[in-house]
Amino acid sequence: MIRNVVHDPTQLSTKAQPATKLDAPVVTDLLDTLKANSDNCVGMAANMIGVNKRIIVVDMGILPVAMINPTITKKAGAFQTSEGCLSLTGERPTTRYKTIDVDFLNQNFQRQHQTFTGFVAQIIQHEVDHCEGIVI
Ligand SMILES: CSCC[C@H](NC=O)C(=O)O
Repeated sequence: MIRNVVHDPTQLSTKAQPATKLDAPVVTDLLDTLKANSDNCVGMAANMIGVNKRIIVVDMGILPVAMINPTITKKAGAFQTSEGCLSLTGERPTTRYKTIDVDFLNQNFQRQHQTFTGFVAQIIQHEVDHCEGIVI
């Protein structure tokens, strides 16, 4: 189900709680909402649809991928950039890392550990920040 996008700074600055299998419907809603906004959005976190759980979805080129309880365990290659966000207007400067290692559960709640680079890594960092209540 496509959900409304949250713009309220207080809601967006709340740290998300770990997700469980009971949150599977949220994963589907987040994927649906990202697809509905794919013209101007490449990733979303559950708090952007009003759900305070650690779930993100990331456009990886072909299909959006869901990551549940993502944690960045390693980062390398800091660079300065600026980003926008569906929940905000305009762009803001931020520091990102070129390569990251991420622990997460996939949509079937199977544990994964993967390395990401480039723009996909940048999107994951933006969305994991949302899970921490950090908005660019
Ligand atoms: C380059 S990272 C930008 C991610 C952003 N998504 C919002 O959470 C978006 O504009 O899709």
